[in-house]
Amino acid sequence: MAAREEVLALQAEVAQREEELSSLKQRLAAALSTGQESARSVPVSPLPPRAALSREEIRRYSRQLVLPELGMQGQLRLAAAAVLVVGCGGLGCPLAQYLAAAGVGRLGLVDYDVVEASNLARQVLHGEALAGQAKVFSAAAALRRLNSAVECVPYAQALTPATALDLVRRYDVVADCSDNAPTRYLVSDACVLAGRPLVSASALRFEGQLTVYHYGGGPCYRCVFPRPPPAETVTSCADGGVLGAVTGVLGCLQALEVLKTAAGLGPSYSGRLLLFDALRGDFRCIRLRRRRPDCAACGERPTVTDLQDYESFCGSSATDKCRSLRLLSPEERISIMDYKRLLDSRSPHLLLDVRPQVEVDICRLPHALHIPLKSLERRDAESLKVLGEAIREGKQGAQEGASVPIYVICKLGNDSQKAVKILQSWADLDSLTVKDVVGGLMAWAAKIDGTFPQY
Ligand SMILES: Nc1ncnc2c1ncn2[C@@H]1O[C@H](COP(=O)(O)OP(=O)(O)OP(=O)(O)O)[C@@H](O)[C@H]1O
Ligand SMILES: [Zn+2]
Repeated sequence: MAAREEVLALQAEVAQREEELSSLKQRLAAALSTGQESARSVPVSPLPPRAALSREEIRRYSRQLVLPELGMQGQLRLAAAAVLVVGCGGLGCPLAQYLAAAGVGRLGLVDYDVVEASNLARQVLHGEALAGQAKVFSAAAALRRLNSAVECVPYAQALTPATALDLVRRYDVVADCSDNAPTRYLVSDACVLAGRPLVSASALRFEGQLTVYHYGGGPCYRCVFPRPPPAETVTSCADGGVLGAVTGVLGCLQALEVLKTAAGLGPSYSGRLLLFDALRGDFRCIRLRRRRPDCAACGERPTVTDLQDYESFCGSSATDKCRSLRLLSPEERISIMDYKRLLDSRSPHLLLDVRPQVEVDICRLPHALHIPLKSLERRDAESLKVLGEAIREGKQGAQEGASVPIYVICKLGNDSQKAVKILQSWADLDSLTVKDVVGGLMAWAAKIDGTFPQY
């Protein structure tokens, strides 16, 4: 009998090699797929109804089978159900994990993105070794490890108006786990056109929301939000931050709604919006407006009879990770390379960092003056004084008392554009050159200084 230590060491090695093998298989699958796999190339066949469970299935699902509300009939419905998960990020990972564990027959996974280090704190199906891999392959491999009987269909592509309807029609229930307005309208319209219920959630910072659209005569996304919000008012997780456990809570609640819908129990949140505040530990529920008779998608005389150009409709991109705003003309902006050249040539200027203090605590350029965008927005007196002094000092350093230009920087180049707009609107600064640094400090980290932290 080998020593216990030897057994443990061998078990650890087996686990590690299995992990490596699985990673290799995913890289192979990713290479074969070319990332452009067409939705049309995937088999369409619906899952056949299930008449009975096997002995193994009865044992595996025994704890939920004995729930009278679910029972054998509910479990058979789950086994014959196909669910489309749009987005394998913070919400999609926990959602898909619980659907696979509960025995949903087929899971379609759509995502165009690859795993990055900054995903790992909340996108719990992906592991360290999988950075750079397509999220759908990483997720599918993890789900197959969890439950090999569940059929996982990965689509390593963006859901677009060209592919959405065809894809949505192949599934019984759709879960929106995406993170942008164009995709939310696209998924909702496709669900209305295909007649599918949509379980939708979102999470940001310490807060989350959840509802079920287009179920049993309830409203669709457009009934509640007929018009998209202005692009500059939308905050992403990359900008605003999010705690992984918050997306975990919302993803699990989404899984519950999908499971109840697919098993025939019916969802709880059709026509109701659940609001979760993790900092206060509060769950609240508000009633949503009823279906609008004049809704462009699900109303009496719908104008959305085909999927449209949702990026133009929302004025923002569905796939651009940085969600770059275009508030300024090219003349009002400077590239990171040009800024570096200017810095190297010691050209007098003022670099204004407008990120919140919490981000400055993570990293900063030592020569930058820090005034958060929020202080500029409310014309905070102390900040104005500091800025005025910096401008005066710069003037003294510049030739013949000329004003030095101000370059405004933030993390990604969105807040800096808003700050330039504010500074331009101040009459006492209108003789100054004020530009934003395109791409912000993340462009600095990517193109100028590889040791600068990316966050
Ligand atoms: N139109 C779309 N088609 C396919 N996948 C999409 C689409 N829009 C968004 N997604 C995916 O939805 C997921 C949203 O999850 P989440 O916001 O947690 O991830 P993320 O965008 O990687 O995070 P971060 O904003 O921190 O970089 C992402 O993986 C994103 O690629
Ligand atoms: Zn509607």
